[in-house]
Amino acid sequence: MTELGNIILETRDLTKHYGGVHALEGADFTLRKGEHVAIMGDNGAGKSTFVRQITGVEQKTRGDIIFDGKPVNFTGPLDAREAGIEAVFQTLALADHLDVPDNLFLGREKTKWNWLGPFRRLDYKSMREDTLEALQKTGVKIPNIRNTIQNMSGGQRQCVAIARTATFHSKLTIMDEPTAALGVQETAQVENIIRTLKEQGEPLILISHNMRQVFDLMDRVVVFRRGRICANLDIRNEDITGEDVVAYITGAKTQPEYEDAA
Ligand SMILES: Nc1ncnc2c1ncn2[C@@H]1O[C@H](COP(=O)(O)OP(=O)(O)OP(=O)(O)O)[C@@H](O)[C@H]1O
Repeated sequence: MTELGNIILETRDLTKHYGGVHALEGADFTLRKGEHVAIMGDNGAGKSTFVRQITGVEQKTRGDIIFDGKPVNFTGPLDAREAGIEAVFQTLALADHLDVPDNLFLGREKTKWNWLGPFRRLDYKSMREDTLEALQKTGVKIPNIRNTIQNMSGGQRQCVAIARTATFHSKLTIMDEPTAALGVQETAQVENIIRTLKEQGEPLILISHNMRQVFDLMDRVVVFRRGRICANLDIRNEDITGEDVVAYITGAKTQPEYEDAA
């Protein structure tokens, strides 16, 4: 039995309709503190819709979201970030016209006392140093961090967003296919960041199509099919294989408790 205090995120009957499209229907989901959970499912299964509701990118049609013990109704992604949810999305919330340090510290700028007056001023030097250190963790090479984000590749942008996640300790990190646009080396580095988050006890939701990655890194898989959750699998249990997960994704199998989803 899970203690309530142990739960960082819970959704009850979370539902999103776009007109007649039932993209997400009745999702009951629980994430414990420190737990790393993968969300898997075919294209169009409702995975991104689910995380868009949790991160305030969109407003739910129905249902409840309880984050860190309190019901929440985020009005936008910044609202969710302020509450402690850091998200890395396919379509990234980076500011194109700003350089890397400005993006990393957007909304959390470092300041220092101005010797010449009673005001604090932005501490660019310290932000640049922290940015270089954070990027080093992702392994991505960005020739000049003072360049604006708009001229960077998809992979470089992704790494900036991940570096932001690794820099600021959040209560919950959500990554939507974080390595889809990355090369082999950068993928390995991002996976190391995910391992570090695990060691630090920071909970994570990862949307991924990569079975190897999920089995290497995650504790549990929640499978979505046609907008509904159809399986909740403890993959630390050695009886569950990649073939089982595929069977739930394709609809060849459904867990008895989710039979309504079939
Ligand atoms: N803004 C929208 N308006 C109308 N329909 C939408 C909208 N966003 C998503 N959908 C539909 O909702 C369903 C779920 O989409 P969603 O993007 O959540 O799937 P997904 O599981 O994340 O897929 P993928 O793996 O391809 O990213 C799909 O049928 C999609 O076409």
